[in-house]
Amino acid sequence: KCHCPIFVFVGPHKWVEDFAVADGPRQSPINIVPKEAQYDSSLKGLKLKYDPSDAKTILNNGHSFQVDFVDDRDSSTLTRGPISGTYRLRQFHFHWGASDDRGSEHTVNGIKFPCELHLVHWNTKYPSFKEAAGQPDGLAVVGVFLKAGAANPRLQKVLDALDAIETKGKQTTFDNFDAKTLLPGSLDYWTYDGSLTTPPLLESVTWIVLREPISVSSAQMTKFRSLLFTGDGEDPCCMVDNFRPPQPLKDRVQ
Ligand SMILES: NS(=O)(=O)c1ccc(C(=O)NCc2ccc(F)cc2F)cc1
Repeated sequence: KCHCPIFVFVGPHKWVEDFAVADGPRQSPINIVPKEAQYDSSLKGLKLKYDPSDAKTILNNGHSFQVDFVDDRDSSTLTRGPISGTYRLRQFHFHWGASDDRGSEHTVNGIKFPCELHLVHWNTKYPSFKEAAGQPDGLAVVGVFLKAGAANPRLQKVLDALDAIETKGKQTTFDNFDAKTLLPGSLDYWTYDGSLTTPPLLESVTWIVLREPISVSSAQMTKFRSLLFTGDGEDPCCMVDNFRPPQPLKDRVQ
């Protein structure tokens, strides 16, 4: 169905030529080594308060798909944990592989998961997401690993919407969705200072990666892989392997 030549997708190796920040001091993702992570008892638990009525649309943006939220008030927020102040939920999206052996951006002891969910929040001390995206404490992204196993009913509403956004630029309404239902039972997390994992790779993200994965079945992963990078009328190219590999830790600790 999709047979796109691999060079079509200008991969991460090319980005360093276009974005000098691509080899900056706080790039994401990274490989997480739990034994080397420092336990910080002063860190508080995460507080996530999401209002299902803030969900607005679901969009194929040509490198992933995202569910966008109304972010003009403090109704869907992330507070506590490693951050100070209030961060508003803007969107969530996923990264996945062409097969179940890869797909996640962060890895744990070098292990890749088939998929990774990112819930993107911005610091309300700045007037807008775009403004916050340029600040070192501007964004906070909660990462959740998806592990191959039983089908996850919580994903079904998202997956059922994908038929309507198969090609790049397509979007459709997506309302009344509680993003909290995508979180695992435990909110234990690793945290580190990092960046956006796609251009413009801005170094403005406090990463909060949950230790407990949620499940996804191979059949559900096949649904993710039915999306296209390409737009209507273009030679179809399956949206797969849209993950950046781990980047050098440089002088960061977790
Ligand atoms: N995978 S990830 O969670 O790290 C990630 C999250 C958000 C974005 C994003 O919003 N990009 C578009 C964008 C839009 C406006 C802006 F100012 C900056 C900007 F990167 C990119 C990557």
